[in-house]
Amino acid sequence: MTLPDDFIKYTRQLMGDRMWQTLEAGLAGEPPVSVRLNPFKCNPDVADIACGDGMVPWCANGRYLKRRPNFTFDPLMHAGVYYVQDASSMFLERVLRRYVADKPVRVLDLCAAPGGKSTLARSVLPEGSLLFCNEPVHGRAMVLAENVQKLGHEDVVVTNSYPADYGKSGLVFDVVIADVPCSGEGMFRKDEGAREEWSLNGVEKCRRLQRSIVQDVWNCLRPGGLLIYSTCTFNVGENEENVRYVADELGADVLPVDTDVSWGITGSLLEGFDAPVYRFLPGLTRGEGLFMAVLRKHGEDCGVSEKKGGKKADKTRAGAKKHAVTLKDNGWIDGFEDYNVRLCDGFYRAVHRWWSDIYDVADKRLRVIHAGITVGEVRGKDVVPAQSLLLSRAFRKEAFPCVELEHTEAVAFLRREAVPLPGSVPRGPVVMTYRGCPIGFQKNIGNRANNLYPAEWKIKSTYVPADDCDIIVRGKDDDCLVR
Ligand SMILES: C[S@@+](CC[C@H](N)C(=O)[O-])C[C@H]1O[C@@H](n2cnc3c(N)ncnc32)[C@H](O)[C@@H]1O
Repeated sequence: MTLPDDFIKYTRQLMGDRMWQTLEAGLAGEPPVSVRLNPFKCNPDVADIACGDGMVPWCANGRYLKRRPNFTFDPLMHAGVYYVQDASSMFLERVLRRYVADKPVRVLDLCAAPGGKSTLARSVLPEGSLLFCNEPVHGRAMVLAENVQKLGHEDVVVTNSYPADYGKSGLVFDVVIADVPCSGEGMFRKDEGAREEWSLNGVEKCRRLQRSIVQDVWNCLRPGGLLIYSTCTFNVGENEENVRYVADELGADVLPVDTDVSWGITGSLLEGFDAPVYRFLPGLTRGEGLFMAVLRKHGEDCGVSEKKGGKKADKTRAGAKKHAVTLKDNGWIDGFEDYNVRLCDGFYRAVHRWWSDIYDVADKRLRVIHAGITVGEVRGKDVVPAQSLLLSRAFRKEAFPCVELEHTEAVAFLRREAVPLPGSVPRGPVVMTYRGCPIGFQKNIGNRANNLYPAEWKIKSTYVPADDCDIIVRGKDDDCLVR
């Protein structure tokens, strides 16, 4: 691997010869492979991981794998049973468990695509919390929305806005996660593009952009609230210098997180700045390069914590009246009486009553691309059930006929091929399951079935896998999948 000369020069000087040599050897090695189990869809305590290679020590649901399987052909990944994520990034769980464990909070993940930290955050936030995930680049925001829907938690909003839009929105958060765009030195091992694009000039541009991103949302963070700042780069300009800037200029304290020396996490590399910051270096830590720091904004703690009582249901607002009977009596969602329904671009969204006011504000001032559960699409008098509904943990699959697929059929289904249904299946929407887990709908129209899997999510590869040898999560004695 060829590293940029200026990078070598700068980083060797910053770290000293010994640490640099360890990093250099780490960057030349194989990247570790890891996944994070989704507790809303499987029971991590009884999950048996094929080719597993131990737990990620700082994340309860993180598991290392011995090799990189072909994840694409595992239907359970598409169903959201696990998420493929670098182990270092899972350190966010450690931070959230330390500082956000006991009461519900409102959280903004500002630079969120493709959704690794958002989905992790949602799976450890106390119930009754509300998570906003944002991504300004539209194509990436759509991938974020896909991954959030696969996670299956209903108290999430996905937006495609800029930090400055949030700054003007009037919305306030207890926690802001800023996993800012960076020069990507921590990705050099995996990503040739990151090595080719890197320059000292680029580092400086990133440093400035990162400051402006934090400045733009600073008034969205309540006094006493937490900023979790992270990058996947090594230089101090984008890391310690920015943390010091936020602490000194915007007003915040840098907070510690418990770690274990065996994890190989290191601290500040900026002379004269010894606040607790967390550096993950390939070669020292089992994961990719990462920097993380936690800051508490100065000022009195005047929490905006959820979950408040919520208004009386107003399901029939915004056009939902027309389909009120279908939406109410079909039994598609558990606890439907706790939701309000909003019509948006021909789709019904169900949002929990306790945050439907916040949703309405967000919908006016930001570009909301997903919220709560997308129940279905309006087609004339009918509401066609949506993939988001099927992926939600609140989905009642008993409301539909279900057909269990074998591995080869499930892969064909995820390629958006029509999979023949048994003759006994009634007409209308039918849930396709794989190992009992819903993966998508087909519409039975009698002589054939129409595949309703979202076109943009389909498996594009035409390779046909021999069997299911790359299935990652299996049950142990009992099946571990949550039904
Ligand atoms: C490091 S990635 C985020 C990774 C994500 N947090 C995860 O864990 O999956 C940074 C993201 O910031 C987005 N971004 C780029 N410019 C931005 C800006 N001005 N404000 C906010 N986000 C931006 C990028 O498109 C990218 O998706």
